[in-house]
Amino acid sequence: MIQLQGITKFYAGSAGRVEALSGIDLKIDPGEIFGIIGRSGAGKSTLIRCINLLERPSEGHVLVAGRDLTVLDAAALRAARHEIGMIFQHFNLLSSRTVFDNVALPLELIGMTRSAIEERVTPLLDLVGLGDHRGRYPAQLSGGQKQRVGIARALASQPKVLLCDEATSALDPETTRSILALLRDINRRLGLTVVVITHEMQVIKDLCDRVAVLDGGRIIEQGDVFSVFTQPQMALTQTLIRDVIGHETPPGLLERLSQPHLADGAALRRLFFSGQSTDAPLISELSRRFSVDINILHGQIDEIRGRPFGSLLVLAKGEAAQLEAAWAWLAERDVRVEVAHVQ
Ligand SMILES: Nc1ncnc2c1ncn2[C@@H]1O[C@H](COP(=O)(O)OP(=O)(O)OP(=O)(O)O)[C@@H](O)[C@H]1O
Repeated sequence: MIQLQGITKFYAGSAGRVEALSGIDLKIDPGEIFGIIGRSGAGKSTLIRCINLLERPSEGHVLVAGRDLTVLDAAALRAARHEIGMIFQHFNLLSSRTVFDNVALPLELIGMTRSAIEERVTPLLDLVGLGDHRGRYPAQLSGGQKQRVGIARALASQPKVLLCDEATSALDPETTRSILALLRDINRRLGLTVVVITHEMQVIKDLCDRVAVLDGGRIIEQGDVFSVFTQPQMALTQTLIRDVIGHETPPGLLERLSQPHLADGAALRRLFFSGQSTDAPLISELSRRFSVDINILHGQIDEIRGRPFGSLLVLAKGEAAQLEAAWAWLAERDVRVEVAHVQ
């Protein structure tokens, strides 16, 4: 549905030229929810704005539904943009217009009749749960309700693609969850391709099918969300994931572990479970089989779209050969074993 080919973007900065994006190649399939994550300044906003040419790439091509947007003239580009809806962090609603009239605006601009607009907008307001709020003004709405108006407005021109620019960053966690659930629902019902940029791995985990990690204007890692969460390759990805799934060792525990007597003669390991391995009583079996004592210090089991995964930090005591055999036995059962270090 979307193909980015060799996208590079330069800005003229006060200290010279800034290369915000460097040779981005990306393919996003029809109907999927694709997340792009990165730290501040990674180039996320620039990248998503290049998809509908709100920013024109300095080099490269943007294909949406098979059409190269970079070669279109102004009128053809305006028409092509009707196939690409967008929602924003700060909603971008017109304060002088009601909920209904905000959603109707893009349709008024293309000259649709009032009755056709009424027919299009009413079910959209129902879809986003604002059927009863059509006459209200933005100032009378909560943040979550404003974003629902933004979503309905983005869907008004019946796009094939929905771009979400930090759409939940201004919302509290509960409202974020409800907006993410709405986006998933819309994706399923309408078969819409959704592209999300965010700095929050939680949003990727709760919403996306696939993810790309952007750093310094380049994609450093991409894959389906479950694989990236369970087998992150790059240090930045590992850091971003740690923030979400609690692999970070609590400070109090770190301090206790740094006292020599506790970890003395014991092996500190982090065990990563995914899929089948989370349902099996592996730790108790390992303890019996290899005469190893396992002290579980910290851990968490979570799930992505119903598929469980997680990690445990354990302190294991036993004979060296038995311990080695125990780690190998776990690895055969799809448990990744890493030596854990206490700083
Ligand atoms: N209009 C501009 N003029 C000059 N430099 C810009 C402009 N817009 C962005 N940049 C620079 O390009 C780089 C990427 O910026 P961008 O806003 O795309 O990153 P981001 O990942 O979205 O960051 P954030 O999460 O903080 O919004 C940064 O170094 C930024 O300073």
